[in-house]
Amino acid sequence: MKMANNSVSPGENFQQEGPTLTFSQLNYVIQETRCCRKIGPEKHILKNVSGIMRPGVNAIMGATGSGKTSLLDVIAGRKNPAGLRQGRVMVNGKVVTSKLGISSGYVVQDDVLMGTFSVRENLLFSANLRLNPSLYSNMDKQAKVNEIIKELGLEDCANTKIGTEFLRGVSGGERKRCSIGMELVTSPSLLFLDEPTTGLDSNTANSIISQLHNLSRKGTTVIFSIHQPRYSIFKLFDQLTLMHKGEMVYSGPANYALEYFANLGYHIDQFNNPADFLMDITNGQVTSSVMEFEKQHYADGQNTLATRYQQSHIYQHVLQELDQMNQSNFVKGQAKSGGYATSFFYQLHVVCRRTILNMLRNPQTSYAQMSVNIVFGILSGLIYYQIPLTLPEAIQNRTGAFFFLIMNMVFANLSAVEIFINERAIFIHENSSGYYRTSVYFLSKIFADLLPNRLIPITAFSAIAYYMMGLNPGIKYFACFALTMVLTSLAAVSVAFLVSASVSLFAIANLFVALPFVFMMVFGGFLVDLNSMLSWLSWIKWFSIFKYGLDAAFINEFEGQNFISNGSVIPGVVFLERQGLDSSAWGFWQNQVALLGIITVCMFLSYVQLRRINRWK
Ligand SMILES: Nc1ncnc2c1ncn2[C@@H]1O[C@H](COP(=O)(O)OP(=O)(O)OP(=O)(O)O)[C@@H](O)[C@H]1O
Repeated sequence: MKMANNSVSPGENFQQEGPTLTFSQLNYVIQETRCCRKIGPEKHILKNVSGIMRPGVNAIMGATGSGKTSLLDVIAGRKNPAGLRQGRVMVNGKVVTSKLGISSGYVVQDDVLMGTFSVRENLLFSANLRLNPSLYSNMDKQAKVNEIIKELGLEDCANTKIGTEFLRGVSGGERKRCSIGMELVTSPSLLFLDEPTTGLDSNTANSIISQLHNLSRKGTTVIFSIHQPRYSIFKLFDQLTLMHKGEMVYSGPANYALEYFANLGYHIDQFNNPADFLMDITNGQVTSSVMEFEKQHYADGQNTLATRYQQSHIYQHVLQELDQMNQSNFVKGQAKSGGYATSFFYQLHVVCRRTILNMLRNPQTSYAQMSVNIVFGILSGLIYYQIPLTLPEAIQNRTGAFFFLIMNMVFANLSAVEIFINERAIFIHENSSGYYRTSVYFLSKIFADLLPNRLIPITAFSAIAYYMMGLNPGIKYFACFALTMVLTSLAAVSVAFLVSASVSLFAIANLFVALPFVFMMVFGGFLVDLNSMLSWLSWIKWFSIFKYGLDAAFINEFEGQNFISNGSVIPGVVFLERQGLDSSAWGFWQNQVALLGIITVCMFLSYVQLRRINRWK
């Protein structure tokens, strides 16, 4: 048998060769888990897989569910290492840890880009966060981005927005090229791509793979999984790995694959596409007399193609090479692993800037927030317009008004529950690719999204409602009232944040956030007299945002104000005493401290939950 030539197509010259990635005896299992407990048997999705990804274009092909994405993810360090029962991945003879993901490039299948940003802005975002500022000046970063734009043929759409659900942006192929560019910013010597042509028409797919081919000639080893490519794409592959049911059925030069299978009795029709033909072989849609004969000798269910490959010269040659590398070339230590290229404050600056720009360019939510607060402020003001000081309506109307206001502050923040759910994919990708720390993302949401989106509308709401209702005059009282509204609102937001960081499904998150709000309302001390009813549950009031908000609003309003009943004057503190409320300064401020406590605890837990989000594929 003619031995395979392991180099790339003849005549193809590399300006620079990329690294060689080797992997030996990879065994990867998954097991279904329910409520943190493993249930059911382990499923082997990679079975004793060994191979070499050489400089050039390395394609991993196979039917759906064959394990091609799993193989790509394991060698790229993106799959949960807990499932790796055995095996080792090395780059140029150095053992690789799961952190390889940070020092190489990984392009995910579903492009995760900021839709309100142009192609150039997205690339610059990546450059700003992933290039060390002490090594690259702003000019250098701009030059790098321009170079990538030119290299990927993105000149015509460089200043076009990527696009959102409301904004038509660049085409699918341009999005994919931009996603590739985001990774090229760091000049990775290894580039992994998960099905880069899925969802693209054949011409666009062709141009993407051609560009990857060009990159591979300039020192980047390109490795990707791919579904049935057309012939012009197949021709660009240097190395081909064919997977079937978690095992390799071929791994070697792409231009030798047809000859290898011809030796097994599979002959391609004259006008058939080799990629289609190879997939038909693995799917069992093409038969070979040699293999039919062999099948009868193997145990039932045994993957005959995989067994045959393991016995082949080409595989023995790979094993020999792996052995040699392990013995002679093995360098103790690890391939370059991650860390962040930029400091915490620099990241915070860049990410906050993007969050603010994104908010300004996609202002629907901010406008809605502002309008709802103004309308509610006017509505509350009209319903409780200039509440008199005469009893009993003075107390009845104030009590109703405060309950209405606090309820609005709490329930108007249900929308905050979507904050980490909407951006979960982009956060996971950017965080695991080393763009920024989790704390940076979290703080950017607080400083650049939450505070402006809540503080300004709530202050407007408070001013409108307060003066229309004719509440306790004096700027100090208004300031304390506005502070109470802001803290009540932020406490509700922090509960929503906690749910948002813990649950990935919007429908479930909505339920989980509405439930505690309803409980807090019932046990806030306004709807139920907790001394006579449900006394065994009365401890819940200590966790109620309603209780603290209402108590603070009452104290602020009744303290220092006199009311009139049948011609006599009754100080507001009398009413406060009857309600069991402490009218002293501490009586008021203890509620603010409690609200701040709820905010701090929920925000801290949200951050912990964000850190705990599963980043593995
Ligand atoms: N995290 C996981 N949890 C459960 N099953 C998994 C997981 N990862 C992979 N699998 C299973 O392993 C098998 C191989 O999956 P993989 O995604 O690698 O296949 P694939 O060849 O890339 O298929 P496709 O082309 O459809 O993406 C499938 O049966 C898949 O359901």
